Amino acid sequence: MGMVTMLVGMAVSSIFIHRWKQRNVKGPKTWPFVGAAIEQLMNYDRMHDWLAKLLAESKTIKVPMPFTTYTYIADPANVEHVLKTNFNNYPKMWRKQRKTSSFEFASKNLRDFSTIVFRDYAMKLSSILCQASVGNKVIDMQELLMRMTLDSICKVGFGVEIGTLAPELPDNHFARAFDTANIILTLRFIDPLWRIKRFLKVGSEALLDQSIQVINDFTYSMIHKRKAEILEAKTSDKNGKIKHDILSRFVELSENPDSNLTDKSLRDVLNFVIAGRDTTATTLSWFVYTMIVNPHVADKLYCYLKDFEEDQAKEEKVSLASYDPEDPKSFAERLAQFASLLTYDSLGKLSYLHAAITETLRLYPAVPQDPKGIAKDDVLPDGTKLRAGGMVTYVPYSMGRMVYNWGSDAASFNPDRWFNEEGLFQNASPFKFTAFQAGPRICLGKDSAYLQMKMALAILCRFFNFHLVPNHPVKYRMMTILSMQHGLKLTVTRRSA
Ligand code: HEM
Repeated sequence: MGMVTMLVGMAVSSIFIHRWKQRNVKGPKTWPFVGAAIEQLMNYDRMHDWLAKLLAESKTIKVPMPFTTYTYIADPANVEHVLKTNFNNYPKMWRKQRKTSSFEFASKNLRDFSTIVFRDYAMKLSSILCQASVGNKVIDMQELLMRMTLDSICKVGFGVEIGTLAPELPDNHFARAFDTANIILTLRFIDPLWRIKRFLKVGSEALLDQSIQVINDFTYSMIHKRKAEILEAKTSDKNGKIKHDILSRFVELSENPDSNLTDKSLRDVLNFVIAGRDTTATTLSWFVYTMIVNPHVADKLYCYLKDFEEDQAKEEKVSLASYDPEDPKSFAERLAQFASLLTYDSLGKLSYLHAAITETLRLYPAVPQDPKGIAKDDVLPDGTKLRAGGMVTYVPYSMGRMVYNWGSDAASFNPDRWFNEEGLFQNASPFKFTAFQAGPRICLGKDSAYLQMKMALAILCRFFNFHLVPNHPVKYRMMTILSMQHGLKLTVTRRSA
């Protein structure tokens, strides 16, 4: 009995001493053995806001967990150190470093082809919205945007129509596998048993394997199909129509033995391209949401789009047809006329729209936190020591909301903050505005993403008003991408001429 009492006494006092030592420590308070796991679990559903609150108090915080320590950083100087200055010390966690930059995402051919594809699918979406507006039907805008970006990326990436944005909105197992994989990868952060599950191939890790299999099967089948088509075009007399999709270009490159492009490396790059689908659709969803909660910005954007439309029509000597918003046919014709004015060059003139998208990404970055491994012990510019084997995470969601990064109005949605005194759009340092990462591994699809988002939003914000379904909860879901947990349930109305 005495022994037990003594052991309990020792345990209680060691917990007491542990907690006492923490009274001045920045970051979450921890417990012996489990670190901050309990607090992190309790805040799991609102993790990004929990981190933002901690990072507002201190620009760097340590979160000890049972088997490792996470260090979260929000100071641009530290972020620059990790993403650029000592880049090689911070490998990506769950995948090998790959060199994808050999591919020119910005080639003119691909850009022209993408512009047409993005316009076509934005118009398909508009026609679904137009239908919904007639019957005042409730739609899930996030789901429709996910379908639009999936269809577009399959066309641009593989040259195929998968048709998920068809009027009957068919189910797609490939898209579902992608969402499942994303959710499970995020769960690994709070699941200390994931390595064991992976080893035993059970539970969520078994499901992850299945989902990755579905994604890879789809990608490989596309690679083989395209290779066969190219071979057939070469062997038959008639030269096949040149395709401008990314896969065709890669297959062509892979024919050069020096390129070292195997089917597996083709698959890896294409998977990245598909990953760009979720980030783009998520950003578009938050954009529509910010327009609803900031109607003065939506109205200002509408006025810019009307001016743009008139200037552009004059320049191209097009006479704009008048339309009756109550008549869906004349409305659709007028919308198509507006869409035909949207080209790569003309979209470049829409700087307020560009700023509003950038502002959306500041507050709702599609990749809200991005962890890196630590290869060797290191010291950050602010003096924080990092231990090999731990993890360091830059946190775009927190960084975009910090007064020390953006000033006292950091929390307000204000596209005008992106213009300098001459009224020109001014980029922020990529180590402060980190939505696309920065340094050698900066997102390769940034320009393509802006092109698609501007194309879709110019049409949507010129022709529609969005109304949130009363009491619909808009909150993020905890996954690698900042998607909305309950979707974005809306009704739409058509804007007048
Ligand atoms: C709003 C849209 C997008 C956002 C916010 C975004 C953000 C990011 C981020 C944060 C990374 C770094 C991930 C990491 O390695 O830790 C990344 C990488 C990448 N993104 Fe994007 N992305 C977007 C759209 C796209 C699109 C549409 C494409 C393709 C067409 C794309 C292609 C890539 C590629 C290839 C990489 C890997 C670069 C490398 O590792 O060298 N992204 N993106």
